[in-house]
Amino acid sequence: MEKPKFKTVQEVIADGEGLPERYLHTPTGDDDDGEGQQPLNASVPEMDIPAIDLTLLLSSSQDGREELSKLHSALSTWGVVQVMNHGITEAFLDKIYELTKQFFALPTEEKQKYAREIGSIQGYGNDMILSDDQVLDWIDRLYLTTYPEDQRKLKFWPETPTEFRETLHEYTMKQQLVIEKFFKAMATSLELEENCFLEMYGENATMDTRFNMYPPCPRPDKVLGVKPHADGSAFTLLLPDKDVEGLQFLKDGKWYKAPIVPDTILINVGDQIEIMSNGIYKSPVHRVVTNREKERISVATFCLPGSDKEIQPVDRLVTDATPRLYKSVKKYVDLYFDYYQKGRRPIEAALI
Ligand SMILES: O=C(O)CCC(=O)C(=O)O
Ligand SMILES: [Fe+2]
Repeated sequence: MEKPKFKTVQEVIADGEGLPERYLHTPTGDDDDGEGQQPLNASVPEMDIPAIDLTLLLSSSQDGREELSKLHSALSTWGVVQVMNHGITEAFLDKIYELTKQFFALPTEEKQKYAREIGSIQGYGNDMILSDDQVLDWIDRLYLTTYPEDQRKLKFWPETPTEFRETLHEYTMKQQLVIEKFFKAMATSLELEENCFLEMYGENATMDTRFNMYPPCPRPDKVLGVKPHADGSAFTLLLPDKDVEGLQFLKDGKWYKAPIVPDTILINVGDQIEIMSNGIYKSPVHRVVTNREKERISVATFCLPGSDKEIQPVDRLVTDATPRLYKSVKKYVDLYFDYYQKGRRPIEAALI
């Protein structure tokens, strides 16, 4: 298959020809988020989200009930929590960061072996270019479907660093346990039967992991690592960089930065849980700002319901007082990217 003609951000930098206009956001453009002339890297307050203990969430003790109510409160306001006691050791998480760094530090020719093909999202590359007037994101990535195993395209899975493949396999299995528990906890926190979301998520659910690398950027005031978006997943497990900030969430029209909390996994609600919960749990708009001096690494895993599944608000959450907000959707991610690059929220297409 044909490989796309693109330059990754790392290649743009290596060429030494300055910053292409296509990365610049102009305050008057469509991408303006209402903050007027503020530079994109203006300092913003830190968000106030709880660290939730995953093992406590599933216990029926008084502490467990308190933890569930913390979860409910965070997901219905911010749509984001930090999860601790998730069962994955710090040493293992460190290994993932280290392997990600090592992969992006490889020579271009080595990384290009895993370059994505036209029309395909999997593989190594830059921001997808879907239109001529799209402002480009300052990000290089490696995108891989990791689950179910028969959907893996191993030709995109790096053979160097040597431990990459086995570690990603292991990480996938470890994340699955977290995902199942988190689905159950979310359902319980809404007083639903614990398997209620898992059943809609389906047996054919997939997991996609995206390794993100944001090189240092000469114009953090005008360039974004990732444009404002909400995730198209059910929810997303994120390992944000351990040292370099950059991730920000929008709440009531204002940006807040995500705190860096060692040893936790950040979980944010995606559009499909917003739909299933009939809007109670919010799929937050977020973005990534760039940094002049430092590169930033993050690893995001998107939990995607099976493409055979109809996603819709759970019956018990539709009442006279809380009428149904969303239609049923199927293969939600198919419409996602087009909307994203036009700066629109795909979930609007699901509103009744
Ligand atoms: O890099 C990050 O911290 C977040 C990336 C993100 O929002 C995404 O991959 O959807
Ligand atoms: Fe995201």
